[in-house]
Amino acid sequence: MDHTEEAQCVKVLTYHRELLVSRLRSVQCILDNLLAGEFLCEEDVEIVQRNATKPDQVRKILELVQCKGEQACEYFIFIIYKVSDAYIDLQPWLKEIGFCPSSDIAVKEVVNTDPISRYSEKMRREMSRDTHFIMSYGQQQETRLEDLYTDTLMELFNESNESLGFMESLDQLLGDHKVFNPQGEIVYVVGDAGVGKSILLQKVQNLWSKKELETDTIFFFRFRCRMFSIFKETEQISLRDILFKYNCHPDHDPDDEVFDYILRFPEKVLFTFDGYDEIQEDLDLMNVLEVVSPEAKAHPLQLLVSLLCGKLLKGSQKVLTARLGVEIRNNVIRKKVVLRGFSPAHLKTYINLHFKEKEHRELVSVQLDASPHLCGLCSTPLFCWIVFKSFKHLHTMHDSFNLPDTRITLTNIFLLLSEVFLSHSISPAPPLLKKSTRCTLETFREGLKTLVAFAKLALQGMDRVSFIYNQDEISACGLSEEDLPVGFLKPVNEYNASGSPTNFEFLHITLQSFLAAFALVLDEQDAAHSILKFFTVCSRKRELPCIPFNFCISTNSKPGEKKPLATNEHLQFTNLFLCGLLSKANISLMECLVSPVLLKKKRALLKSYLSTSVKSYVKGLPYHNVDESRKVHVLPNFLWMVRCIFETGSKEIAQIAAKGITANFIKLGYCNVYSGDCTALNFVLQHRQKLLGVDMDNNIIGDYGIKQLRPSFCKMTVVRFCVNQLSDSSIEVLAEELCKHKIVEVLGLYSNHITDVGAKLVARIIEECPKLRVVKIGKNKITSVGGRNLASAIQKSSSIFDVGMWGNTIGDEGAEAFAEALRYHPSLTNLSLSANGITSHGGKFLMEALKENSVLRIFWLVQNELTDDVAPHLAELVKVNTTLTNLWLINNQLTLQGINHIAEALTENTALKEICVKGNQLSEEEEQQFVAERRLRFH
Ligand SMILES: Nc1ncnc2c1ncn2[C@@H]1O[C@H](COP(=O)(O)OP(=O)(O)OP(=O)(O)O)[C@@H](O)[C@H]1O
Repeated sequence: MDHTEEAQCVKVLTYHRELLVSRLRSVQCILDNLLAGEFLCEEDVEIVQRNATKPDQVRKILELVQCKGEQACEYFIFIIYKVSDAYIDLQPWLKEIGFCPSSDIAVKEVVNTDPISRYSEKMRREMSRDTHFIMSYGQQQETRLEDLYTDTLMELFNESNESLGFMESLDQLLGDHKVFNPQGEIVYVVGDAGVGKSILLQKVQNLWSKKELETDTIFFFRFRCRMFSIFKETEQISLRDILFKYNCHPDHDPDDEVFDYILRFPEKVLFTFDGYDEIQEDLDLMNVLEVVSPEAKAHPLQLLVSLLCGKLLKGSQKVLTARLGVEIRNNVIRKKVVLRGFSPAHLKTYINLHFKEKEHRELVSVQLDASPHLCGLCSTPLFCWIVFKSFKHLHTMHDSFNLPDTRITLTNIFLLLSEVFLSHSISPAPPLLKKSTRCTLETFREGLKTLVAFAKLALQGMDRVSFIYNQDEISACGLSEEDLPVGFLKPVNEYNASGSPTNFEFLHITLQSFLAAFALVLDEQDAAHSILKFFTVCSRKRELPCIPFNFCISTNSKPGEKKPLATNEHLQFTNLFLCGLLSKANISLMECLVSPVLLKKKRALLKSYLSTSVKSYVKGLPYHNVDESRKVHVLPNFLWMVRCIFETGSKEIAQIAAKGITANFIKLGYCNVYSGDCTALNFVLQHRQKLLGVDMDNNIIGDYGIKQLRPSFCKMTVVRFCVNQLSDSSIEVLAEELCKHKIVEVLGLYSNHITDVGAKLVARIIEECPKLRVVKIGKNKITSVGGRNLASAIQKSSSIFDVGMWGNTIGDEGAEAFAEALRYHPSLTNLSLSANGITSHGGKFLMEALKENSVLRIFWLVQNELTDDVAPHLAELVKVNTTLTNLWLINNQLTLQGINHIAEALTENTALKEICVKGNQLSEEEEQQFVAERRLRFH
């Protein structure tokens, strides 16, 4: 806009009057600023406000500013320019007129009094306040999020649950990075208990509150999913109430502009819904499935469903979290993120944040380094937090950083946490005795009354499937105000008029599971066998429905009856802790808390139940006889069983399980086995006499897990750990063990983090294990150096027949080494060197060497850089070779000329079944020339 022309802005306003009258909404902000800038007086404002409709008010304003002259008109446009959020509709218009404020106007202040901006600011303020600390009860224990938040492994998946790699930072959470379904609106974040889903949302909220999150959303509504289940079945509520009553209320918005804005620009709204697994399925009673009108009233759960499905506020962004195993339909998911906890590097960062003094950091690191099992447990941030809290407690009380000298189980970890909390509740030791020797038994004995009360409360919640407690429920269990700061409970984000919290929940649901198990052990009223009640619930097989998108499925529940949650993990945890508390290792502690006779009875009951159920469970597993071996693919429930066995510490039960598995091959793929579980698996596998093939592909066992499995490698004939986050240090353990026992036949290490160092160790395994037939080491970080080592080992092996090297970077040098290995190889029948950066130079060596080879049948050279230069050599090979049946040359750079060579040669070869040359440099017409040679495949 050219400001040299007189009265330019006045004219613009006249010319665009109609557009301004129809699009300008936030009149108050314009008036406030015109008044403050003294372009209008109070009386002018009153005149404007006397007009009943918005368009009339705008007309009046335009009239007034045009009367006041050019500067007033320019300032009017400047307000629209500065408060872009509020005048979003007019931003294209500003561009159209090419508005650029003059220097006189640009220095003038514009205050944003628009309700939309004010609401957004209010949300940011409240969110900043609520997310500043990681919540726990006592003020003194609150930790600033900033001081403790550590990144975790965030893995992205597509609709077929194939990994798309890891997210580099939280900035990639909302954007287009690795979106597998652009039509979906939900970023679905899943992970195990305590892996940090809620904290991740808290971090996202905190970043948004500081405008540091990569998003242009201006409203952010956060919900706990469990909140949607607490309404009565008959309750009806509007979308407006859900947003404004249960989240954040817009002040000074007489014309309802905020809601109006939300409806018009849903893409400016971000939602987080935490804990989808915590929804109770009381939904079948509703017959209206979705709400499509934003004005209609409906049950909150219906509103939630409608929001998630995009029926309401279509285009809004949503992050939904749930425990692993809760599936929702892919068509509503935009991207899927699985949280994997702390990597070893994250763990180091977390240690540094937790322990400020170098000396302490070192002491803790020593403890952790000495116990891969503990490190495995600590990869789950919740468990790590407890362990570190216990370290701190031990240090304050006893000047020591040593955890008890026993086998560390999850139960021990929660016992430690309880000890820390109970030590807050009991009278402090005299100052001189600060670094006292007050023992665990004493702490529990003195804190028993408090413990019993919290445990009772926890169990009640499990029974009622309700996790939020009001003051009455808390007092009914015998807890008073003074007991609350002990630490087991934290306030739910709701405060009454006096500013004190009204409702509470357990610090974490896993802690509640632990205390519920404690209640089962401590209870002297109910029949002893009631300790088994959650085992019964969990053993009842229940197919997980795809809630909430299956709302219409009717179930058999009676009206008003609470149903279980989407997962029963909290009950599985209670069972696990029960096994731990009743284990032999904890007898002396438990005997102080419950009558020895009753304890004995309960222990006997549990043991007998476990023995019987383990026996029938392993017998009932789905066995298949394939290729002379008996295979079994176990389900996640198997893992829970193994975890429980480990908690009991009972060798007898472990033996029953180990013996009961009649298969000689066990598949534990996609079971979410994490490193901590490997100790439990090892505990069972150790008791197995016979050899066993173990396939644990696609889990998250990591290096700590491999270390835990060390004693079991002497039994393993198949060792498959593909896609498991293993680095070279795992391969070190494998090389040591496998070379010692020499029984391994299959080694699967595809898609890990193995470098040339690890490749050298794998080479050693190939050389030293005479039964090794299959090695899969694709998609690692192996270069020509590692490639040469592997090739040289393969050359020496006479047992190996299948090698997968896909997706490394061995290049031509590696190819040359493999050529030598292949030349006279006696056994290798299947080799993949796909995606390894091999050019025709390396290709030539391979083709020449293969002329001497009489065993290789299938050869993969997909996605390399082979050009026509290799074609004559390839043609020669095809002419003389009589064993090769399949040659894969997909996605290389061969042209018509090169393929012609191969086609001609094929006429002289009868052994080759097919050469796949799809994705080379031929046009469709050129491909047509080869229809006669049907073995040359382009599709
Ligand atoms: N990224 C992190 N950095 C630091 N501490 C963390 C992190 N994630 C989790 N924690 C610790 O672990 C505790 C539990 O985490 P959180 O409640 O987020 O787990 P969750 O995955 O939501 O569990 P659940 O599924 O049981 O609700 C937190 O209170 C915090 O102490």
